[in-house]
Amino acid sequence: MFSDHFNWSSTSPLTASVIAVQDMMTSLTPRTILLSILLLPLTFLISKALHRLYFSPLSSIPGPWYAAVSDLWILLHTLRCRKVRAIDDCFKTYGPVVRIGPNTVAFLDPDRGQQTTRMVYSALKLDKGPIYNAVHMNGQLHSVAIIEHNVHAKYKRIFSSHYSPSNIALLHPDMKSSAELLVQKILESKDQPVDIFHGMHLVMIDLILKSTFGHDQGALKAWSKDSHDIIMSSIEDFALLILIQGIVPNWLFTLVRRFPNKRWQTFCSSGDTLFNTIAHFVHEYKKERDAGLHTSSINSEQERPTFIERLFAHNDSCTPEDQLSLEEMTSESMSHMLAGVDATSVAVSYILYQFAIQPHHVQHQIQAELDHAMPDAGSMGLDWKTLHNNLPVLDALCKEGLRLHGPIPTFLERLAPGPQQAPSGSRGHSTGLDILGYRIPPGTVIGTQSWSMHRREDVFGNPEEFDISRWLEQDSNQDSQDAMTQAWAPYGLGTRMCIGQHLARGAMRTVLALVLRTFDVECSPETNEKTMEMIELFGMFPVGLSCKLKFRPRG
Ligand code: HEM
Repeated sequence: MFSDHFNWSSTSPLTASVIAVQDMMTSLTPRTILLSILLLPLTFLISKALHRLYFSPLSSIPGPWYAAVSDLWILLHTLRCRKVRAIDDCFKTYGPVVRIGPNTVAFLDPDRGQQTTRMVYSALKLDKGPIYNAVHMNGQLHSVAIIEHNVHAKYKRIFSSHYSPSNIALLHPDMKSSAELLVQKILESKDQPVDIFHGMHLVMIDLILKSTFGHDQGALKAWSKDSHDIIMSSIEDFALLILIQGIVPNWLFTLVRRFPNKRWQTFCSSGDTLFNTIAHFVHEYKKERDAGLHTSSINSEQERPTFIERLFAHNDSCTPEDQLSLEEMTSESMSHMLAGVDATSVAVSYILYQFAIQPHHVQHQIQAELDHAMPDAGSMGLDWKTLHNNLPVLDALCKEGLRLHGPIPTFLERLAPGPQQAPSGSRGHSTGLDILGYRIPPGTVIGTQSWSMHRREDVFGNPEEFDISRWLEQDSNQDSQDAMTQAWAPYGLGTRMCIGQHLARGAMRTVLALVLRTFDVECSPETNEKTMEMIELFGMFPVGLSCKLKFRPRG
C-alpha cells in the first residue's frame, strides 16, 4: 500500500509519513476503528503479560505463570480466604523462593538458623508492603499501618515501654480477676456449652481497655445470652470489613456502602463506631487531665501508667510538631484493641479446642502440672514468675497451639530496599537484594509466613500433628530444639514484631491455667474439625466464628 505513494529517492521522510497517515485515514471504516479500539488494549495487555513473564527482573524466579502475569491470582485466593494456603502450596511445588505476583516474591528460609529471614525482617530495617495501607483507622495512621521503617521506629518509641514485660506484669491482678470471672461465668452456664471464642473476646476487651485507659468496661461481667457489647460487635464486623476494603477499590466501596439495609449499614460503619467509642475514652481522659484529676505515674514503680497517659506525657515533652493529635491517639489505641482482642481470643480458642480432643494421658499431663502448682482449686494462686517460668507443660501447650493455629500466620510483606537502605556487609546491594540466590530488585514486595515456617517437615517432624511432647523432649538434641525455636514466629519477626506479645502471653497463660485447673473440657456437638477449620481474613479465625466447648468441674 505504501509503495504506491512512496518513493524513497524523491520524497522526504516527513512527507512520506504524512501521506501514509492520510492513506490510512481514508481506508478506515467504522469496523476497523472498532476492531482497533478492541485490539489496542488487548495488545497492550498481552505485551505487558509477556514482559512480566519473560523480561521482568523477576522472570527467573519459579512460580505459577498466571501469578507472574497478574495480581488476580493472589486476589482470588485472598477472596477465597485461602491466601496463606495458596502460598504454602507454591512452596511445596516450586521450592523455597516463589514469585506469587508480578512484583511479589515469597520465600521460605531452608536454613535452620533462619539467616535470610532475620536479614529481611531485622537487619535491613525494611519498610512494610502496600497491603498495610488498607488497615488505616478512619484515615488515621497508627503503628500497625505505618509503612516507613524510620517513621515507625520514632512512633513506637513513644509507647513501647508500656508493653515491656515488667510493665505488663503489673496488669497481672487484672488478668487474674478476668480469669476468675470467666470461670464463674462458665460455672453459671451449668452444663450448657460455652462459646469460649466469645468469652475470650470479652476478657481481652476488658484487659485492653484497662491497660489503655484504666477503664473498667465490665464486658465479661455483663456477658449473658442476650447481652450485646458495642465494642465486641464492632470488632467482629471490622475484621471482615478490613478484608473487603483491602480488595474492593475505594470508589466501589463508597458506592456499595450506601445500600439501604440496616445490618449492612451497621457492618460498614463498624470502623467508625469503634473509632467513636475509643475517641470518647480519649476525650474523657483529656477532660479529666485538664481538670487536674490525673497525676502522672509514669515514673512510679508501683503504679501502672495507662497507655493514654504515656501518649499525653509524650505530648508534654516534645515540640508541637511532634505531638500526637487526639485522632492519632484514638487511632493508635483502636489499633491495639483490634490487633489484640481477635488474635488472643483465636489463640486461646484453638488451644482449648485442641486440649479437648487430646488423648486422656496428655490432658492428664497438663492438668497434673497445674494441680501441683495451684493446690487450691478455684483460685488463681499463681504468681507471675511461676506462671511464666515454672510450667513447662503449659508452655508447651501454648507453643504448640500457636504453632499450628497461630492467629496471624500470614504473609508479612516488606519492600525490598533501594540502594540507600542496604547496609554494608548485608546481602542487600545497590541493585537489589539477594534472597536465597535470586536477585530481587528494589521495590519488590517480599516476605515469608509463619504458616509455612511452622509446617517444615525437617524442623517439626509430623508437622500437622498437634503434639506438645515435641517441646518437652528432654533428651532430644539441642540442635532440634534450637531449630524449632528459630522457626517459631507466631508474633511476627524483627522490627515490626508484635508489640503486645507479653500482654497476650500473660493473658493466655493466666486464663488457660485457671480454666484447665478447674474444668475438664470436651467439644460440644456443634464444635468439630469442620467448624474449627481456619479461614483467613487478615488474621485467621475458626470458620464458625465460635468455639463452643463443654466444661465439667473437676472432682
Ligand atoms: C496471641 C496473640 C497475638 C498474636 C499471635 C499476635 C501476632 C502479631 C503479629 C504476627 C504481628 C506482626 C504483624 C506484621 O508484621 O504486620 C503483630 C503486630 C502487632 N500486634 Fe500482635 N499479636 C497478638 C496479640 C496482641 C496484643 C494483645 C496486642 C496489643 C494489645 C497486639 C498489638 C500489636 C501491634 C500494635 C502490632 C503492630 C506492631 C508494629 O508494627 O509495630 N498484639 N501481632
